[in-house]
Amino acid sequence: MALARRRPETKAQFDQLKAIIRRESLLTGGEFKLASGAQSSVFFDMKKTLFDPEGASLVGELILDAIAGDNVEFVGGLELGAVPIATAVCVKSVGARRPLKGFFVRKEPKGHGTNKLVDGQFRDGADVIVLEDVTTTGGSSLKAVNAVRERGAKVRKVVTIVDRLEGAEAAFAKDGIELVALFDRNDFLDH
Ligand SMILES: O=P(O)(O)OC[C@H]1O[C@H](OP(=O)(O)OP(=O)(O)O)[C@H](O)[C@@H]1O
Ligand SMILES: O=C(O)c1cc(=O)[nH]c(=O)[nH]1
Repeated sequence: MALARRRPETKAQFDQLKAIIRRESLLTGGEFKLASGAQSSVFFDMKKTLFDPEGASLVGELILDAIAGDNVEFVGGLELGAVPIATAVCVKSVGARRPLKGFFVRKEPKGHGTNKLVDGQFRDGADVIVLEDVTTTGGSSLKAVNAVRERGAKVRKVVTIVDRLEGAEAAFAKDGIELVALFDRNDFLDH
C-alpha cells in the first residue's frame, strides 16, 4: 500500500487532518462489529471527520492532490462513505484544468425512480478512481469497482483516507488495483 506523498506544501494539511481524525473519529477500547463481520477493539468513525467542515475540506484537498497525476474524469465509490468524499473532491476541483465529477454506487438499486446502481455523474467506459473512507478487507470498495467495471469503467486505483492494514491492499492487487492511503492505522495506534 502506498501512502499518499506528503509534499512540504501539504504537510501541514496532513497534520491537521490527522489531528481531526484522532479527535473526532478514533474509537478505542470498545468492541465493534465490522462490515466484514469481524470484531475489533478499534474503530474509525470516519463520518465524524467527513461531516466536520475542516475535515471535509482537508479530505477534498489532500485526495485531489494525491490523484493530481491520474488522468481520470470521475471519482466515487460505495455509499455511504464515498458520498461526502466524492463531493469534497469535486468541490475542490472547481477551477482546475479539468474539474472532476462524482458518482456513488448504491448498496442496492433503490427499487423506484431511476433505479440506478451507479448514481450521480458517470459515463460508461470512463476512467475512474474509487474512493473510500476506511479500508479493512477492501470488500466494500471492490463492490464499487465491480459495479463500475460492469459499466465498462477502467479502475486502476482506490484512494482511502485510512487503511487499517487488514488485507485490502492484497485484495485489490489481485484485481490489478493499487491502494493509496492518506494514512494507515499505524498513524493512530502504536500496534
Ligand atoms: O474494507 P471493508 O472490509 O469493506 O470495510 C470498510 C467499509 O466498512 C465501512 O462501511 P459500512 O459498511 O459500515 O457502511 P457505511 O459507509 O454505509 O456506514 C466503511 O465505510 C467501508 O466502506
Ligand atoms: O471494517 C469496517 O467495517 C470498518 C472499520 C472502521 O474502522 N470503520 C468503519 O467505519 N468500518
